[in-house]
Amino acid sequence: MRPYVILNAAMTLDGKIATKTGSSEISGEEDLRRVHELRRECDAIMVGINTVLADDPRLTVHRVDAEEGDNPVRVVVDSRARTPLNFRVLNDEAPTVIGVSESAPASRVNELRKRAEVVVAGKERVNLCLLLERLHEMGVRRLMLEGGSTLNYSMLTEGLVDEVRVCIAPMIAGGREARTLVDGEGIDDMSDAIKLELERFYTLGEDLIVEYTVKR
Ligand SMILES: NC(=O)C1=CN([C@@H]2O[C@H](COP(=O)(O)OP(=O)(O)OC[C@H]3O[C@@H](n4cnc5c(N)ncnc54)[C@H](O)[C@@H]3O)[C@@H](O)[C@H]2O)C=CC1
Ligand SMILES: Nc1nc(O)c(N)c(N[C@@H]2O[C@H](COP(=O)(O)O)[C@@H](O)[C@H]2O)n1
Repeated sequence: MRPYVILNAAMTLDGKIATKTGSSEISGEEDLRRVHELRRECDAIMVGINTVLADDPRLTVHRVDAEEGDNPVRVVVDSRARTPLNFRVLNDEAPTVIGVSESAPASRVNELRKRAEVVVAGKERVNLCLLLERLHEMGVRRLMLEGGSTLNYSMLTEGLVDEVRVCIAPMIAGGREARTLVDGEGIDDMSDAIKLELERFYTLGEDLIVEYTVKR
């Protein structure tokens, strides 16, 4: 068993979720409120380690009203336990789970265990299926995947995403080195693309929000 997974991101019209230098202020104010309402509805928010290193994110509900206990569990996919101890994702605003692989140095894992629950899953990269099963055992039923590009690719290609919700901002960033919504190895033949079903679309301010379910 695994949680229901909603991939949420904001991207420019040309599909970038961050510029080549890591700049990623994309959503308008209204969309940010939508994102935080979605966070409030979820039991966990999951990101990859590069997102943590790039953004030092809080991953809490702070742009809309929130009650005590509204903050979801924060999950970092961090195979080699590189999450810096002074980063906000390890503060006391919400519980945190760090998924590491067996390749993580024991000393780093022991340090992280002082601030977070550490789940060891996989030999080199984190075994995402195992991590999600463990999160389900912990009571996580709805999980928001917030990226980044590489983790989005792995989760989608392993069939672990149920919905994709994207804020498309009226901006173009360009850049062959910029991060896109989904990076990773990629497919060869378009017939192998992950198929989506459009469920709804609407505008929020200048942003266009599109919401899909992943076809099985
Ligand atoms: N605009 C938006 O909505 C968002 C933008 N971002 C941006 O995305 C960028 C980070 O994206 P990425 O560099 O792609 O890194 P990422 O955040 O997707 O982390 C990927 C890393 O996680 C680790 N990992 C361990 N096991 C893994 C597995 N099984 N599958 C995949 N990764 C695994 C690896 O070290 C891998 O390089 C940042 O610039 C951030 O600002 C991130 C989230 C949302
Ligand atoms: N939905 C969305 N729109 C943007 O424009 C963004 N830059 C992001 N980034 C994601 O949100 C994280 C920061 O969250 P906190 O405000 O620190 O809680 C960032 O790390 C990305 O995951 N998302």
